[in-house]
Amino acid sequence: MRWFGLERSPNLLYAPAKLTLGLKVIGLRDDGYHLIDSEMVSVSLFDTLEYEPASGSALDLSIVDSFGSEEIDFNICSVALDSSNTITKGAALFGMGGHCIVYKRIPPGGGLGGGSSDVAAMIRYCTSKYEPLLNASELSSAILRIGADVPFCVGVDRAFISGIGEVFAPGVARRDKFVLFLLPVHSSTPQVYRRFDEMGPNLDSLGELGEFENDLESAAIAVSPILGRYRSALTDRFKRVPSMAGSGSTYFCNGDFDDLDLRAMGEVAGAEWSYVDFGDDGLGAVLAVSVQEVHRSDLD
Ligand SMILES: C[C@@](CO)(OP(=O)(O)O)[C@H](O)COP(=O)(O)OP(=O)(O)OC[C@H]1O[C@@H](n2ccc(N)nc2=O)[C@H](O)[C@@H]1O
Ligand SMILES: Nc1ncnc2c1ncn2[C@@H]1O[C@H](COP(=O)(O)OP(=O)(O)O)[C@@H](O)[C@H]1O
Repeated sequence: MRWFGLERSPNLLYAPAKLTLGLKVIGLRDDGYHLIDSEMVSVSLFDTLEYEPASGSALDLSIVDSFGSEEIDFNICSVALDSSNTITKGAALFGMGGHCIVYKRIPPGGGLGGGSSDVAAMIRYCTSKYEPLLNASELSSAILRIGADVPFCVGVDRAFISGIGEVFAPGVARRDKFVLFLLPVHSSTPQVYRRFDEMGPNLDSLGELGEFENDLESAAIAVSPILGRYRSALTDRFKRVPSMAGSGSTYFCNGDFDDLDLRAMGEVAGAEWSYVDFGDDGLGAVLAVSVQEVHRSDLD
């Protein structure tokens, strides 16, 4: 059966990308984590996990670059396959190991929560089959320690997020569409938050959380100035100012390919894609991907 442009299989676990629609930093905890106000939604660009469980053993992980883009290298091989991988940490909460192949399409360091969504898919699977090794409150804390946005990714429903990522209020589920611009740039979340602190508060951004406003964007551009060049090139090309996803590097616009006058060149994992070449601007190509909102009920 075709489902979000994928062949749906009962043997695969589905990990949708997380899109941060807006983010305000409203405080700093003693341990260095930032308190945020944010709206997040899951979208139809999927990593898929093929998991053969075995209890009490190590998890043997492998990762396959499944976007299959020959033009753009998202450095998927850089993802560690040892106990630092989020998926391994998630399976360990249930005493599980075995074999897992990750078909990766969510670029690491793209601000789309790929590592968090991968472990969330494993946690949803293990919760449905096995007993956790911890009690409920210890389990929630352990999940949050794997990544601040893992609780959102486990839930897969549009939500307003606060705390460091663990407090959420449901948003109104819609079927919004977005075009993601996947850039060949790895943006490091801890570095971006650190730079945010060094830059001091942005007085323009005081007040309510604005849709598509992201306090981390200036810091992400300060860490990786090439992001600012892509932002200008995207704005010139599409006559719209794109928004940054989370701590970057992905930029996105609300709407679909028709709105941006883009022609689909292929389809992958729930999304149509197209190249946008910025060679004339002295930049590489980016991969534009057309996605729609995904809800928890879509995964059942
Ligand atoms: C920025 C956001 C939101 O859009 O997502 P990404 O862009 O990474 O996808 C999240 O806040 C990221 O969540 P996540 O990527 O899970 O972060 P973690 O792995 O827990 O933390 C990595 C590092 O980022 C910093 N960090 C993270 C979350 C937070 N609320 N405050 C922080 O200061 C900490 O320095 C931490 O050591
Ligand atoms: N399963 C995983 N998939 C991707 N990255 C992972 C995974 N486990 C650990 N990581 C680490 O997390 C980093 C951030 O990747 P990711 O979560 O996809 O992006 P972001 O934090 O920008 O949303 C990667 O560079 C990688 O080192």
